[in-house]
Amino acid sequence: MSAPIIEIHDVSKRYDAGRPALAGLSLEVSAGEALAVLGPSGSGKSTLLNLVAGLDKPSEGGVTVDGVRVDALSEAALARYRRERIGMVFQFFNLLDDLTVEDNVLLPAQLAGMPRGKARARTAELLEHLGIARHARAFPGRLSGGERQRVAVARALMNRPPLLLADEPTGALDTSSAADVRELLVDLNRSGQTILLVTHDTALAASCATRTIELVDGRIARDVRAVAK
Ligand SMILES: Nc1ncnc2c1ncn2[C@@H]1O[C@H](COP(=O)(O)OP(=O)(O)OP(=O)(O)O)[C@@H](O)[C@H]1O
Repeated sequence: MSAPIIEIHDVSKRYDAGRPALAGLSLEVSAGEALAVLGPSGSGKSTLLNLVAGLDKPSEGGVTVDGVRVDALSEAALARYRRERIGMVFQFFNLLDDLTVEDNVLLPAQLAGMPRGKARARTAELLEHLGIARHARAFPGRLSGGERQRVAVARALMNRPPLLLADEPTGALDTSSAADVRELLVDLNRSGQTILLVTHDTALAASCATRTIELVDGRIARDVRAVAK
């Protein structure tokens, strides 16, 4: 088994005086895993994803990703962490509608200061690899949901993050687009990409995940590794 890329140690998260959103949760995720986080509404899935993404901090405990102690980073270091170590994909794609597909994908490289020629070459490579090269000059509004999610994945992978985080990536898609995105995530994981996926889509978890955890009341109630496919 590879070294852990995510190490969550005894993490609790309280937003208010009520029941904690996460309650003493510990989890290690190895490089190369595709981990699906399932669980009922309010069980803490998005909270867990947000802590790993450095979008929020735990009330107690530590979150380490790719050797970086995320919960201890300054704002400037967090911005860099999010640019370099993680890529994020969201339910509603979060693409900029007034930029072309290729300019959306280029954006993280520009923010990271990648030289222009290198960034253009990386964009072309990603668009080709993800099967959307023919849409490079199109605007996202002209694409199907599945194609838009492919663009969002390309953008997330621009800076070669060791970890891809996905929050309900099929949640806004029709059946055929959802199947398309499932296939894409399976291919990415097979080529070595570590993925952490929050979803209600059990078909996505079943087809894509090499491991599934189920959260109940902020704790891991089930942790199952898939039989190798
Ligand atoms: N910013 C916040 N302020 C206060 N409470 C919050 C906040 N975010 C989440 N919570 C609470 O924390 C608990 C866990 O929420 P979380 O969004 O992590 O659950 P979830 O499993 O992702 O739910 P869903 O499947 O509905 O998206 C819930 O009780 C929720 O109301």
